Amino acid sequence: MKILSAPQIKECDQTTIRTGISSIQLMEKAANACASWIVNNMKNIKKVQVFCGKGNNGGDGFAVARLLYEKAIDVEVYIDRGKQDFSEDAKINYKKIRKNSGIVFKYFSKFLPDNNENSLIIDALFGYGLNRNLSGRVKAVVDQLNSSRQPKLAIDIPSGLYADKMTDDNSTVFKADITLTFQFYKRSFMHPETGRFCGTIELLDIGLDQQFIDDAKTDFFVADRQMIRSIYRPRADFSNKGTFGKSILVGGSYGKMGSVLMSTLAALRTGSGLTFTMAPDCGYGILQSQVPEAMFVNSGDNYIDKLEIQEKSVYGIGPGLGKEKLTQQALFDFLKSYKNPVVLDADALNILAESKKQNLIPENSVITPHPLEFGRLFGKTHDSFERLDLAKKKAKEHQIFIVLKDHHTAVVTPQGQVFYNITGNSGMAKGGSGDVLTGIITSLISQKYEPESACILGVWLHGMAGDLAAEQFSKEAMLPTDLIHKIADVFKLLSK
Ligand SMILES: NC(=O)C1=CN([C@@H]2O[C@H](COP(=O)(O)OP(=O)(O)OC[C@H]3O[C@@H](n4cnc5c(N)ncnc54)[C@H](OP(=O)(O)O)[C@@H]3O)[C@@H](O)[C@H]2O)[C@@H](O)CC1
Ligand SMILES: Nc1ncnc2c1ncn2[C@@H]1O[C@H](COP(=O)(O)OP(=O)(O)O)[C@@H](O)[C@H]1O
Ligand SMILES: [K+]
Repeated sequence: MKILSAPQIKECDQTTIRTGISSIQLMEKAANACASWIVNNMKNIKKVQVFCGKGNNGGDGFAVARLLYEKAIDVEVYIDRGKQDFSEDAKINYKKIRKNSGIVFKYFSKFLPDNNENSLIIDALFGYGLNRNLSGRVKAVVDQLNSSRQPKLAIDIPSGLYADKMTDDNSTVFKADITLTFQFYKRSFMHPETGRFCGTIELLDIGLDQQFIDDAKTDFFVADRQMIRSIYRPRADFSNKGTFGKSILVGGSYGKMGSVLMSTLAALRTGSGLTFTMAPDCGYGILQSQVPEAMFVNSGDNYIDKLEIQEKSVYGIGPGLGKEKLTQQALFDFLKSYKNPVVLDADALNILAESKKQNLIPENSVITPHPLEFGRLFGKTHDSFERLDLAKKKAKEHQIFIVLKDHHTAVVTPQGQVFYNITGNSGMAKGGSGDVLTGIITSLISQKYEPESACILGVWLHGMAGDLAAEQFSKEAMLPTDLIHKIADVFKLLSK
């Protein structure tokens, strides 16, 4: 699914209006979608306090307030004191709602929190039209709303958040529990500094012009089910183990055999035809007893000191590797003579960063850094938007795929496209989760998925396995090894 910028969404709204529906009808459709969602999904809500701005987001707010009032919910509407220079459609909806004697109207300064869980705060102050930080009376009221214990819902975008860029440090933003957003995810929903204001995001289809959406140019996408289904290839019946490639997971050192073990298991569970583990001898017994399906290649005593090249294989290198001098040399020697795409993670990336040998990464390879590893490799950045810009530049410069791991992991391609992932949860924030991802992506590439597809599908699979694991064990108790077991259920879901 495409992510459009605020100006593109505005253009899309206008194109939709030119091709049939009037702007006030479109606003009514948007408001109807919000009101129905609230009535169907928040059955305990008896009262709403709706905060309306002067633009079309405020117009949505007036219309939602009216529609909820018609559904027998108590409604209070809050507006700013002073000149009421509403947008045209906001004015129409303001006038309509003013006719309703049962609806209480107040200025922001008169707001008193109910602190009652049956009373919902609705933020319809600003949407994609925000063009400066909140200040004055509106900032004061949003600060007050944020400290209330009532449930909070934002229409389209939490007010104070820009659709496509960072907010300034310490600026005020409405902190929503739920954001009902129209038609498109916004980039700011995907980044940690800004996305934390959105709560749960619900996408409401308001029927914007499909031709415009199809033609719109963007570098940013959300990997949704439809995209994943178009990438996934069911396993062929007429096949043998050779059909599904050879994965070689390289890593492990004394005390850190668990990581390469998990990568190996994940590669197997993702469908790799033949799976090898290259690890030091101290891991031999552990690996052979824990993963009998994998073959062991002895690559040192307590750490890796040589890296054998095997043809027609896909290497996933890094988990638990360590940074011994001889390990470093083994990695350099390998990368100097191996020119096929590899998957590099963890200490393999740290070694390249510390020795400034990023140029050794073969073209079309995949690297899977978390933000710290990315910083070590390519330099520090001020925030995650800057980090993503730098990742786009580096992916192009080195012709590699960068899987920038985070709550919403971003797959960045050498062409500068960005695919945000929306599966996964904080139960995965535990040492070992990344090792599982390395195994999954290596396995998919060995099964002849193009690196881009392997990254997008792999990150989605990994997050989905995490969501299923959280459902069964809780975010607190789930383990990275549970992710590996849940891969099975994710494939079952995909093949339905
Ligand atoms: N047909 C459609 O288009 C549809 C649109 N829809 C809805 O419209 C929303 C976009 O509406 P919008 O373009 O009117 O902008 P909106 O976010 O309401 O801001 C309004 C104005 O506020 C001002 N302002 C900005 N920042 C400020 C600040 N910090 N403090 C104070 N004032 C500030 C600024 O005006 P200025 O003061 O700069 O003149 C700005 O123009 C969209 O998110 C969705 O909810 C849906 O109904 C579907 C159909
Ligand atoms: N809060 C979170 N929400 C979603 N996914 C997360 C979260 N925290 C971690 N993850 C995922 O778990 C993995 C952690 O990888 P990494 O930081 O390399 O840890 P490891 O030490 O296991 O290698 C990444 O794929 C990341 O996207
Ligand atoms: K809003």
